[in-house]
Amino acid sequence: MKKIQFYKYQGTGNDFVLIDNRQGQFDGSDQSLIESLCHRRFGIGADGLMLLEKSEKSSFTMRYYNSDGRESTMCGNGGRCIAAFAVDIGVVEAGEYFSFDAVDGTHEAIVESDIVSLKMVDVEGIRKLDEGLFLDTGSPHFIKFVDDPSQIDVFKEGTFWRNHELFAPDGTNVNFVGPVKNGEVDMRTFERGVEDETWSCGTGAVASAIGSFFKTGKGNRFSMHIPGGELTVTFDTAGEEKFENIWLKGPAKFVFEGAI
Ligand SMILES: N[C@@H](CCC[C@H](N)C(=O)O)C(=O)O
Repeated sequence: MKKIQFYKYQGTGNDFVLIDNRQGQFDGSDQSLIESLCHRRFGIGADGLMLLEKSEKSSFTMRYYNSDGRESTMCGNGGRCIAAFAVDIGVVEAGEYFSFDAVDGTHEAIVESDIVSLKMVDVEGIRKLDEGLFLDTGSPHFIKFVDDPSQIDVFKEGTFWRNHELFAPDGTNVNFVGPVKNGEVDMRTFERGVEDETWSCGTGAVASAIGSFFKTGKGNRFSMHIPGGELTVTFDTAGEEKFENIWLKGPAKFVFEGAI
């Protein structure tokens, strides 16, 4: 059987298998193959897998799969990692803005050493719920404000909200978000499709930063403290519940490569 050349990257501890699929040799519909590549005991181990493919109008296309093997909605950290990968394999240049296509639209990005900034889609339509906020930042996110995220049983409570009828039929990612202190926020995320806590979630960090603004009525730059490090989210407000020019910034790094 022909081997698959892969590259492993991580963005603040959200880790991914990357495959250069510009020749179309990898079958993205093979759910059990993707699940086994992401498996932490039997495979390479990752929260998700991405294919870098050709695009007609941008530098490349990003296709994202969760570790359950299913193609899903936007992954912010994945977008930052695939941008770093695109530089490393010579598809785009470091230090210059470029664009790529993803499931939620076209994204701008820039790679400066191992720091990657990614422009996210505009956000509007925040659902106010008794227990928190629900918004879509490219992927669906429920924000539950808590006093101290470090005290939360993220697996247990995350599983409960991820499968709650409020978010049926697609389910949601779940973020436990602490109070804002000088623009800094602690957060932890349970991810749909990984079905566990991950060390970081980019679309979740964006949702939590916007949620923090929504709750406090101030700030447009937030340092999000997550188990895997720190992400910075900046945005402009455009009307009461509309957010534009949203940027997600933080480290994204190559880990290892191989063939399997
Ligand atoms: N880790 C991601 C989010 C990936 C998508 C999510 N699991 C879903 O299926 O909704 C991020 O960094 O945004």
